[in-house]
Amino acid sequence: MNATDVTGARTPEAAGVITGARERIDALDDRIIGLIQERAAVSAVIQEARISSGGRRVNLSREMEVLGHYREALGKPGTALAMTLLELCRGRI
Ligand SMILES: O=C(O)C(=O)C[C@]1(C(=O)O)C=C[C@@H](O)C=C1
Repeated sequence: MNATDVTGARTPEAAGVITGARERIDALDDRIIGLIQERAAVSAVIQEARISSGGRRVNLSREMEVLGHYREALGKPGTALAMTLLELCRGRI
């Protein structure tokens, strides 16, 4: 299989552009995953502090703020993204 086949491009020039851009996307995805892991660790600190003080793991009013933040920045799909992030950070409710 040549570069044109794996990228879906029809010319070597387009295949070169796509291959380079995919490397940048892979690097960005690694950074995004790292940031999500960092967010989950910070979120765990908050949840542990609240639970050990006698509170509940989940704080729905704060979750509404987080959902609104993502929706304002990214539109409706931002809400879905934020819901997934919250699930990654505090588990399923
Ligand atoms: O901000 C909080 O109070 C958190 O516990 C963090 C967080 C979050 O990951 O954003 C997680 C669980 C809560 O339900 C709300 C928000």
